[in-house]
Amino acid sequence: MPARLSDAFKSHPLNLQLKHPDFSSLQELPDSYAWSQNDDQYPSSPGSFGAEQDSVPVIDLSDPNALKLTGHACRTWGVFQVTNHGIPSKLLDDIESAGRSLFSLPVQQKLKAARSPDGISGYGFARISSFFQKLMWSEGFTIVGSPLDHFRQLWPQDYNKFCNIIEEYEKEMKKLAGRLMWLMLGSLGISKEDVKWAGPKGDFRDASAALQLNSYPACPDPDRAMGLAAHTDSTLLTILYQNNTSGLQVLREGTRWVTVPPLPGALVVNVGDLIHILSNGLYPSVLHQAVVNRSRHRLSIAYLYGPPDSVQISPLSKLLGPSQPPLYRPITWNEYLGTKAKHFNKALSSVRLCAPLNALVDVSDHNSVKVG
Ligand SMILES: C=C1C[C@]23C[C@@]1(O)CC[C@H]2[C@@]12CCC[C@@](C)(C(=O)O1)[C@H]2[C@@H]3C(=O)O
Ligand SMILES: O=C(O)CCC(=O)C(=O)O
Ligand SMILES: [Fe+2]
Repeated sequence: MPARLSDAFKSHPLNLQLKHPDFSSLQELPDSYAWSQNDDQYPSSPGSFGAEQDSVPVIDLSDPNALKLTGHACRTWGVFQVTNHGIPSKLLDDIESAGRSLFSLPVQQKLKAARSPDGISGYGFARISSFFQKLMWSEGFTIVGSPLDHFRQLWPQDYNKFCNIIEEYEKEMKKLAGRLMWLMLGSLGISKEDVKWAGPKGDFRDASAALQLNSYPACPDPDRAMGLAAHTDSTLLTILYQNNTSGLQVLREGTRWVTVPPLPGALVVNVGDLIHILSNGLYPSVLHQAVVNRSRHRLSIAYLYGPPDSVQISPLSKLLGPSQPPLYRPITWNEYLGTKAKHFNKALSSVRLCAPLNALVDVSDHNSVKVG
């Protein structure tokens, strides 16, 4: 039996003995939340140089050129937004209000659904908090498998309504994620025969996923706070819905942060570390962070999509040749999450087999140079 996603942190417990704050009661930024340059190794604010033409690609999924555009966005940005994706706007409204309802519960109520130190699901600080001296101005709720037990604790009367929303959202996201996988892989010349674990219908039936609800309350001193520190996602791809408040930034060319503006009805797609491995580095995973805001509460919902539990991800053989050796060793999603829990932003380099042949490749590979 392969280890299940829900067991990913059994051997990497997170023992954060931290008090969960009531953000709305804080009129000033406590020192434990005040970040300085030294707490984070990346550039501090969005750069304006070249900003006019430098915006994250937006791809209309009904465009006949969607395949080519997706490939280009994955090679050059590692992130893009999609429109005409087929997710009903009512469902996006429903998931947003479910998130709002969850995070506006009293702290004591939310703590009834706290994530256990070695667990994956539940309420708590971002897992990556343990790598930083300072706390992040955010709270999160992770769902892997059924949220029923936790939701019963949170909403003893209404849990069914919220479970149904999550179930519907996950069903629709799974379909969209499968479509996006074929756009990404198709533009590399990969077809259904090349990816056996996509299943007999090529619909990635056995894929695993986690749903992460993120809340970033309005912050009294946003310039010194950090919503979610810079990281890459340990996924194949992530589909992110953000409410109408900006905050997501991606690192561009290793030098400056570019904001991903919320576009009504659009969804953000991030290239994750496992597509980075699968594509043998052709599609680099994108380093991103979330900043906070003085007056507005920001919410985001991330659908973190990965392979079936038993599948070892390794560079696709069609992309390899005498001058393209495999750059990463095979690894399951579960194992990779364990590696991330240990090495954080050096996880990708820790599964790397050999240094790139061409030094120029190295320069653009942020995970081996800037991060790892
Ligand atoms: C499957 C997962 C990826 C994730 C850790 C998790 O177990 C569920 C939450 C995910 C998340 C969301 C916020 C940022 C992040 C780095 C974190 O701390 O938890 C990601 C993790 C990841 O992609 O590595
Ligand atoms: O809130 C955001 O915009 C980013 C969230 C994120 O990066 C994540 O959940 O992995
Ligand atoms: Fe992320």
